[in-house]
Amino acid sequence: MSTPSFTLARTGDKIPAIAFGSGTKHQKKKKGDPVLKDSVDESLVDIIKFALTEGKFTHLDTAEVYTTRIEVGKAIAESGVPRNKLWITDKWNQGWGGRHRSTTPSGPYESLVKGLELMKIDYVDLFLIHAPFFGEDANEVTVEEAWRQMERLVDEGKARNIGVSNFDVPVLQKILAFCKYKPQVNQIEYNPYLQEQSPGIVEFCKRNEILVEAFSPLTPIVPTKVTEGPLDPVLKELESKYGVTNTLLLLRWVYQTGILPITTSTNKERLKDITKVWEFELEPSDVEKISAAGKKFHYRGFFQDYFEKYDQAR
Ligand SMILES: NC(=O)C1=CN([C@@H]2O[C@H](COP(=O)(O)OP(=O)(O)OC[C@H]3O[C@@H](n4cnc5c(N)ncnc54)[C@H](OP(=O)(O)O)[C@@H]3O)[C@@H](O)[C@H]2O)C=CC1
Ligand SMILES: O=C1Nc2ccccc2C1=O
Repeated sequence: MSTPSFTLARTGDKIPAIAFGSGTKHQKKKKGDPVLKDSVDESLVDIIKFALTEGKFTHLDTAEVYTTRIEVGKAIAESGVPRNKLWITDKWNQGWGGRHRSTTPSGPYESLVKGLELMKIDYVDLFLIHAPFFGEDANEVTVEEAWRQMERLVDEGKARNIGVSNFDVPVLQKILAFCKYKPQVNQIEYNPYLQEQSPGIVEFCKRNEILVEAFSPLTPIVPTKVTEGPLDPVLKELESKYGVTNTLLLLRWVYQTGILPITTSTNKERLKDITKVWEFELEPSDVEKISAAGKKFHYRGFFQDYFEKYDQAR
């Protein structure tokens, strides 16, 4: 079965309903390795090609900060898959806090121009602002200036769609008040153990026709994150009922809640298993069972400092 899609409101573009991420584990490996960090990681090129061919992914997620744009570009070229059959998402790294400064402090325009060169492509399907951090600490552009640059990328055909990532309601409202083109997507951390990255965000995005994408959809089964939780017995029961892995149950749950999962792996068996995600459907009562069990536990893996204000109010 071919991959289903979500339709983006402004352009009507169809975005493939699951993505392969080139951040997290791949990014960590590359940055942590003195040789790989400034070169091409051929093992990453190989796994992305596998994801595109055997894994049947048609949607890749990258970002300036991952330093994996070069591998994404090489894998696309070597995969033999025509560019117009693929969806490529990239992000501007505007830096976060004092810890991590942007490599393109002038803003998203310069970032994507460099990204297109590295990926050896003419346009991306979607370009995102990676996080809602603006001001002296992170970069030199305001949210207004950054969004104007995003809109210029659309006008010049370099980005077909634009959006944001890790944005909470107040920052989104700020953009909606002045924008020419609305954000089409908000990519956030989302799984049964974090159903609201920030208060009301999913509902707000749905109401404003902003597609929500979920990074870290598999958190409940990644032992380095959660060793034991209230979802475990529910997943066990549903694994037997549907005859699928817990990975598939979680990806399917994300999709059936109207959200686009972004997952990744270095494991080819896991990638092949993921192709089966479109071959079954959870009954609505089982979607609810996963949601209800998930709400009994809270786990946040990213940007704890920024979201601390919300966690403290829980
Ligand atoms: N916008 C943003 O701020 C962010 C965006 N992202 C994007 O989302 C993508 C996916 O994020 P990520 O958190 O990795 O997503 P997932 O929740 O899909 O986790 C994937 C990771 O989980 C591991 N895993 C899966 N199942 C198991 C298991 N049963 N036992 C042990 N390990 C397991 C995989 O390891 P293995 O390799 O062994 O399969 C892989 O490293 C990123 O690559 C990036 O593109 C991510 C974070 C932040
Ligand atoms: O993939 C990612 N890994 C990260 C680690 C820290 C901050 C953002 C990210 C990503 O987007």
